Amino acid sequence: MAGIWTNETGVQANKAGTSIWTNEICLQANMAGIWTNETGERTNKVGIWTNETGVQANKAGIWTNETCVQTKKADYFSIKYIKRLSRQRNILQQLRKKMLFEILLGVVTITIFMFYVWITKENLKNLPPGPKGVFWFGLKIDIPNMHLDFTKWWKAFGDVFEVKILGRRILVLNSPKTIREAFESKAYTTLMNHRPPNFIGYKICNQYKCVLLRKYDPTFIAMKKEMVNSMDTHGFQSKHFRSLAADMMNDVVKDFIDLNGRPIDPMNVLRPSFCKMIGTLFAGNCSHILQKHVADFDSHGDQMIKPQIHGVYKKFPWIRWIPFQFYNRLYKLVQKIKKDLQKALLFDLRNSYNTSNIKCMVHQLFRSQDLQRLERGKPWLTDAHIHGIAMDLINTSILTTKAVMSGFIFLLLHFPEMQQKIQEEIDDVIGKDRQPEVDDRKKTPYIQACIYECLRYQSHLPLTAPHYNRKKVDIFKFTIPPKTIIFGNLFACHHDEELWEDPWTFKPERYLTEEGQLIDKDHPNMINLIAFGVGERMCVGYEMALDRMFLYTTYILQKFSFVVPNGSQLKSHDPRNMVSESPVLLPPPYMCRVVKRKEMGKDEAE
Ligand code: HEM
Repeated sequence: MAGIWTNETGVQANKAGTSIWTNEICLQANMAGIWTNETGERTNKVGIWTNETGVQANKAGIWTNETCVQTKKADYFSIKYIKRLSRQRNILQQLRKKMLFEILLGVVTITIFMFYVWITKENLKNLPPGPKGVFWFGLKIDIPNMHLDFTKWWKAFGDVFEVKILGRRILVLNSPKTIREAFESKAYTTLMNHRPPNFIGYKICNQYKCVLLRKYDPTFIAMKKEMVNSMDTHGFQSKHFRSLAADMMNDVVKDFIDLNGRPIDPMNVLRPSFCKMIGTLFAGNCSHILQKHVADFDSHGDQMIKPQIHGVYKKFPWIRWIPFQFYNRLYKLVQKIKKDLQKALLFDLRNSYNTSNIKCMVHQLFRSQDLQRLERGKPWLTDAHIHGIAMDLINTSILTTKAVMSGFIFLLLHFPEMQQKIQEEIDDVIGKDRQPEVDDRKKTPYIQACIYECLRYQSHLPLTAPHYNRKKVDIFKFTIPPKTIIFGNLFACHHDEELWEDPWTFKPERYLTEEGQLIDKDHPNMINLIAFGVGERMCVGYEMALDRMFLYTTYILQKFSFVVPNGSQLKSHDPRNMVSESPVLLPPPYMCRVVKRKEMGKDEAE
């Protein structure tokens, strides 16, 4: 039957010699060399195959799908398959387009970045050495203790190094020589003494109407001059202020008598006194309400100024408006206390201002305003500037005095022999009954030496406030790109083995001559002690801080001794173990007893 074929259902397909035959339901097809079974699942013949579902067949010329719609060409496909393929092809095309877009975007970004690198390349050449972190981002460090990391890197990279922290370029100067060169020398005064833009200066101090946080410009210079003049005139140089200070010291003595030797944190007694003293400096006397506003501004302002909190306000200033969270509450609180202060210091004192009887800083500043009005019609020193000066002084004076006094008492507890020598000097120079005065400072070299050594050893402000260069600066054979934050690492300066003999030992004698006198101010130990900073940004309160430390120490130690409570143990006094309450370092928390000196022998016998 060559050439004639039928399937089982008798639907015939025949053709002689031509190639393909199928029945209607397509079950079979026969032809020489081409076969399917009844269910249309297979064909067998050399070179011609379909799979069970009939979707595929591979061999030149023969293709079938499940419904056995036949194709007869290598590139013929079943309809479903073609549809599926075309769907896939669409997806593929879309993917291809997307990929193309992404590649283009990548190329554009890289080009822009390369362009940026190219135009800033000038500034990035010749940078100081320093630790490298992740590209652009730099390193992440423990911000409150950054002085410890800086001191570690100083050993590895030298006196001048730079580091990127959270994307900010930071230059760290680690020796008195480099700090003096950058902050004090004429060549760099106008370049390296700015402050970086900051949230508190802008939002709290009425757009930088302050000294501490303002850039270095003519208004800064004029404001700082007004601040220093009015502080000098109405601080410890004024008889009025000295007699009020003596009253405050006597109040402290009374408080210690009332405590009757019970264990306390001495700051519970001293801090209110620090607040009262600064309120008195501003207003000539300090009402309870002013003392409260000063204390509130100090504690909440101190929170806001912590680099880790201030950093958040600076990066995300809008965070202050998101309700029911810390940054919103703190911002609102500080703004409220700022208004309270404004009322107490500016509005109320304006009413008592009398040009013929000026007895406080704020009245003196009002008078400067009047003089400027006479000279030029409109004073540059507005009430907002006076408000800013007051906020500066609260923030800078109380926190630092708290750190140095609590650090000093901590050392007195550790070194009872030093305490005893101080008491002997008080007895010799001042006596047991006369009230100490700031003029006694010059006559008590051992007490001075102890205070200086405390400032060096504990380095309560381990870093200067941040400085900033607005323009590119060439210094120390390096190029410092603009907008770099610059810190003086005072902690490193004060513990450098090349500058100090046994820097990790507390040794007041290093400031004394063999005859027991204070060394000259051009002695290397005095030159290398830079606890108050140097140059145009130097602390305005350093004389007042030293006077205050002297008065609190002598008033208290004339009558009392500090004793470690029975059963309690003091933590190590190693400066590397100080607790960071940034920006200051405090001793680890401790309690002490303040015992009357005449009862000391009795007390020890107990
Ligand atoms: C022992 C206590 C104190 C220490 C160790 C100390 C230290 C410092 C340091 C290191 C600076 C930064 C210098 C710089 O950025 O280069 C500074 C700035 C400042 N200090 Fe003090 N300070 C103390 C007490 C005081 C007191 C009692 C006052 C005010 C009554 C005060 C007012 C200021 C002000 C206003 C500035 C900013 C100066 C500026 O930006 O130009 N400080 N202080």
